[in-house]
Amino acid sequence: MAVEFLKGHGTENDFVLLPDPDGVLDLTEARVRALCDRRRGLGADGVLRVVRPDFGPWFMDYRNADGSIAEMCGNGVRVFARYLVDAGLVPEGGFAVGTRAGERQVVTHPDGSVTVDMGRALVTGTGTATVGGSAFDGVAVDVGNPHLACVTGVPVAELDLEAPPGHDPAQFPHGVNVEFVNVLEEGALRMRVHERGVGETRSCGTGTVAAVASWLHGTGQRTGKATVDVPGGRVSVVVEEETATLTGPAVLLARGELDQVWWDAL
Ligand SMILES: N[C@@H](CCC[C@H](N)C(=O)O)C(=O)O
Repeated sequence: MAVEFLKGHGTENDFVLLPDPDGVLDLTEARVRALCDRRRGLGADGVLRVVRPDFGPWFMDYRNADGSIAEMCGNGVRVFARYLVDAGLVPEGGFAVGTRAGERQVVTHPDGSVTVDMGRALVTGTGTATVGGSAFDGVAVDVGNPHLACVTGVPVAELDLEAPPGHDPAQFPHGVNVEFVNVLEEGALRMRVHERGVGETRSCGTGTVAAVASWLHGTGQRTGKATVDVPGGRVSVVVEEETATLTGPAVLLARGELDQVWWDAL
């Protein structure tokens, strides 16, 4: 059976979508790595498998480019929602998407943007990230997946994020996404990120929520909102006591069929 794919991105955090309503695709780590490879595959930061469970909403089976599984993807869930609407699987407006971090309510907007209720951004402590021998104080934030968000006076553009930033593996036994954040002005942040299982990406939705939560924590505030500029664009985040919302673009740009011989050989 032909394997259909789509390509999409949210603020240039890019994904291969694999519609698999009946959950029959054998999506191995090797296949995810090959799909995401930017030379021998389609190229992407991750894969979103689109599954319809027997009960509950459409489920986003998210995989990182290295084949690992993650709980949640804030940019991915917007692109996933855009796909469901464009494919006529749900009506435009508000609906739930299942993720490994739990159900997430999304609202698709006529201008193509999507708002996601990301759940609570839970500050779990503080930590330190290292880049090139320099230490950066950070705030550990659970957004369904783990983050260490470091607000710093060092311009983020100057950081070399080619190698994974160092972190305390005892604090993050399953790895961590690390954000570096500049405060441009009240309510306006700039961020770069090194994602667990991927490397530096042009954006990370859960990371932007962690960045705003970290900034608020550092200023003694529990709630607030900010725009977050990332290399791939801009998103808006609102942090409330019990939940946080993320709004940003979601783009689908291509669709096709995988070559069966290539797929079968993986
Ligand atoms: N890019 C995503 C986060 C994807 C998962 C992350 N790499 C992890 O392993 O937790 C986002 O937009 O949130």
